[in-house]
Amino acid sequence: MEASAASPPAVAVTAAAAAAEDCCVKVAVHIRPLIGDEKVQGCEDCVTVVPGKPQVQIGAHSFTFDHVYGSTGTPPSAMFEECVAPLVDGLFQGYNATVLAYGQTGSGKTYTMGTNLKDGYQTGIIPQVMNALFSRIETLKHQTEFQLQVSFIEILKEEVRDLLDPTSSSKADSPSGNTGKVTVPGKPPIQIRESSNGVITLAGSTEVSVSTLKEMAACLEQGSLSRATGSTNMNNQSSRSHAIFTITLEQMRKLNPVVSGDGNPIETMNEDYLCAKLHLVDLAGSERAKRTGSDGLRFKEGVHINKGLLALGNVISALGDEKKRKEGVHVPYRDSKLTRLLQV
Ligand SMILES: Nc1ncnc2c1ncn2[C@@H]1O[C@H](COP(=O)(O)OP(=O)(O)OP(=O)(O)O)[C@@H](O)[C@H]1O
Repeated sequence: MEASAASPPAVAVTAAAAAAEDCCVKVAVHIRPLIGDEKVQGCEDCVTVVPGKPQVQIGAHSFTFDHVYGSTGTPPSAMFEECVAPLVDGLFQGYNATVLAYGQTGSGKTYTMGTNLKDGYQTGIIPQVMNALFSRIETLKHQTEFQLQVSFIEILKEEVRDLLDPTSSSKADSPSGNTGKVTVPGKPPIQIRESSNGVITLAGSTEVSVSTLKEMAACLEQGSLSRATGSTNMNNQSSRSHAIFTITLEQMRKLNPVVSGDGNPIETMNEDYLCAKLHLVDLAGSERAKRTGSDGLRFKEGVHINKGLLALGNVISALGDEKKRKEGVHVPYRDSKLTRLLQV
């Protein structure tokens, strides 16, 4: 959703899960408070939360969501438990899921996802996912063997970049006017491949095996620092790319262990293997060139960003319409790198 320039913009967190829920796409809005510059400029809140309803009002228009957080809505601290924790549970049952932060530039997507190490870091969604994941693993580790892999990539102007590539370096300012990752010359570009069983893989991107919370947090930190940012009129540290932090959880569950007289397992009769992915996506801001004051390179970036977001919108519409899904309607995953990658 979009709000007017002088308003506290909103972030929609969309979760798409294959879990057997009533609906496979849910949308929550996170309203942020006015920040420094906006207060100085005398901006005023123009988003009102309708009491007792997951509904917001902007002027004469009303918008209804699955949840509304922030402002006079539900406290943002409830967002993780209500929207994301069930997806982490689903991961342990082998369900893939995606959490997307969508909104206009400066609306608080990076803050909400926790990919900004400066502020939202502890309360952001990704750090909370990591905490929940490892505390669950801790309770299950006696009966299940776990393997965790992390990848962190960004899509900038339809090009996939590896944010965890140990051979590339972060540079303060690139010729494109972005801060971000500088890839080693001659390195083949990352390619999206689909295996014969429909699994999407990224050829050439780094997958880091992690076994502790600290190791996973280090990946998030390293990738966040490498992300391409640039300044726009609406956010002086605007993320110019879609960033996708992917956690792959593999589990080998030991079933029916044969137990000896003293209670120790002596033989495993059967093993149950599960593998699932959770994509946590901080999308580039949807924007209008006029408002962001973008021209030249920034404008071209904006065109790519908006094209990717349009393709994503079309995929979500196709998936969110239960009737169409049952009729087997075509889901246009191939229209952009972003949707292709999130196909799972
Ligand atoms: N809930 C919040 N509470 C307080 N400050 C916030 C909140 N959400 C965002 N902010 C602040 O608002 C500013 C813009 O937020 P952020 O960079 O997360 O926006 P964004 O939507 O990711 O923007 P872009 O698309 O341009 O990257 C930052 O200074 C951030 O600290």
